[in-house]
Amino acid sequence: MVRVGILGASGYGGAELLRLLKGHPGVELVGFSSRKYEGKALSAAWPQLWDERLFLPQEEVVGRAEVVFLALPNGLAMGLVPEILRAGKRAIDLSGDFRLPPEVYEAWYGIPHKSPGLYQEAVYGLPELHRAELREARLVANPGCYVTAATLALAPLAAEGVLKGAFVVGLSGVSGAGREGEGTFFAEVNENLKPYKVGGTHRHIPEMELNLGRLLAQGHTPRTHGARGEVRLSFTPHLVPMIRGILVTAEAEVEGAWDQGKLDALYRGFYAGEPFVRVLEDLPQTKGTLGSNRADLKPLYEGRTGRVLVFAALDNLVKGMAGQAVQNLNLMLGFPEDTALPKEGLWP
Ligand SMILES: NC(=O)C1=CN([C@@H]2O[C@H](COP(=O)(O)OP(=O)(O)OC[C@H]3O[C@@H](n4cnc5c(N)ncnc54)[C@H](OP(=O)(O)O)[C@@H]3O)[C@@H](O)[C@H]2O)C=CC1
Ligand SMILES: CC(=O)N[C@@H](CCC(=O)OP(=O)(O)O)C(=O)O
Repeated sequence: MVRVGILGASGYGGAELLRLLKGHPGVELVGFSSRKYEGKALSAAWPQLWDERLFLPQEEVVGRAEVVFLALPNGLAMGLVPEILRAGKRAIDLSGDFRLPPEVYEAWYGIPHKSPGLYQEAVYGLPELHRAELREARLVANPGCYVTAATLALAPLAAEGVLKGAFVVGLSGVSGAGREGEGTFFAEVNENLKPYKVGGTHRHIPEMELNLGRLLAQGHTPRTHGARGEVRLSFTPHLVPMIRGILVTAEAEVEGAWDQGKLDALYRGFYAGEPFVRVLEDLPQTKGTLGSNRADLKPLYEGRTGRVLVFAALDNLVKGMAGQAVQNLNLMLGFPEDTALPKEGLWP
């Protein structure tokens, strides 16, 4: 059994990690932290759990664990990971701290980086692209929900070398903003739809461009720190009145002559054998992925404009976050990749 700890276990990511890891046959959960709930039972923070074990201080969780999940706001993991790694442990960070080159991170997140040297150590945690590297990783930079959806949607076109650019529209449920999410009061979100962080300002843009740029330069299985090409994306996120789920529609500008058959063959070939990516005949919908670790995709050739549309749906807290982190843990520890991860979800 591998001893696993969770920092930030009173947040939405923490809750989803608890749900998944409690069912993992190779994992012993040895500690969970929260400032607010320290010394209180898990069930005090989480009414859905029947578990009276106590939240512990961060240091104690780290001390007990061999692998530490960090489900904390941006800017905290960078101060904790150096000590975790020095102690010979492995870390999976759910925040943005190690996903981007430090100078790019500082420019887009507005947070000075405390451990810039560790970026070179971090492996980007998208298993569909970085599986081999993840098996050896000590530090994983786990991608978030929008970026996972957009990258999976456009990766086959980028790896084929035909992606010139894309307009990406994202729709997210409110749990994407975390348990204390700003602007997610029921009275202001219900029966309402709103765009936010528009006009090229959302911090996920450089991460999407980096991922697709790596694929352009390196093809199907890029190295995190290998060569990258240039792709320009427009990204427009919206908040929608639902709890979970992300739907991304990417309108791609592509080189060459395409038709539906060629597009289907590209996507089916690229994702052949992937345990958690399904290329559909029909259009994906968020509810079809609810609670599962799946991303559902549909590429569509639009003959009138010569554009390629790709629709992607996933559960932001599972494939867009905690499920992906468990998938990475499985790779790092040599467990079957789908251990403790649901391929199917909840309906209705
Ligand atoms: N929600 C989503 O869909 C996704 C989120 N992410 C990323 O994952 C990370 C966690 O997100 P999420 O679970 O939604 O966030 P939440 O706000 O729901 O949870 C944050 C957790 O961090 C703890 N925390 C907050 N501030 C501090 C602090 N200063 N020191 C120590 N602990 C602190 C909180 O507990 P307490 O206050 O009790 O200490 C809580 O346990 C974030 O970096 C987020 O960007 C990534 C993908 C998707
Ligand atoms: C609805 C909402 O606010 N969503 C968040 C996305 C959360 C996420 O993907 O987290 P990471 O930033 O860790 O990737 C946002 O737009 O910033």
